[in-house]
Amino acid sequence: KRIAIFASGAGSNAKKIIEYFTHHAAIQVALIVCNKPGAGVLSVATHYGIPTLLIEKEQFFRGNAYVDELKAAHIDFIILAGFLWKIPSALIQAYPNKIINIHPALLPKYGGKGMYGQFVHEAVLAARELESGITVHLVDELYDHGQMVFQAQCPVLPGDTAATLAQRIHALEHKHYPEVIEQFIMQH
Ligand SMILES: N[C@@H]1O[C@H](COP(=O)(O)O)[C@@H](O)[C@H]1O
Repeated sequence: KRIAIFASGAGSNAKKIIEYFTHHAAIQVALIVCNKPGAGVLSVATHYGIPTLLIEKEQFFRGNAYVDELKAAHIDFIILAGFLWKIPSALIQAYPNKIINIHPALLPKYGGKGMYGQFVHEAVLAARELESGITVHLVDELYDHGQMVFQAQCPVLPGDTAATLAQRIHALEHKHYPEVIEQFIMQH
């Protein structure tokens, strides 16, 4: 099975996913799709020799949503890892139940439009939550909304800042996301 990773940022999750599947018998990271020129994930892709596709807003939202390009690359599953654009229905229809996302909080709380990166952790801290975590879910037409696939928790510690909480969440993502992707794909 060939997967495409969609990312807009540093690409620390993409790096872990690429490393995890490097010698995998059945699953291969075949493409990195990015909507931000200069994003760190593009250097990660170059480092591991993974082809990249830099996408434009016009074609993504008002064109074919790059479905033709993904099908031409024989992509079977789409993995969102810090991708900040909403997924258009054309892409969801082309990949039914084959698109998953990771969110750095325990959905359904602290999700939705504008809830990404440090904003999520600031909201968790402001609400004085004692725990936070990660959520992997199927992607549907709404932000951070689809059927849940996996969750893992971690404590929010006294004195935590958005940065220290983000670090703990990243560690949880890097530990679990590659294995969750593997189980999800092997079951489908
Ligand atoms: N959706 C969120 O965006 C962040 C991306 O980080 P990276 O993988 O680019 O380092 C991750 O925390 C992920 O949960």
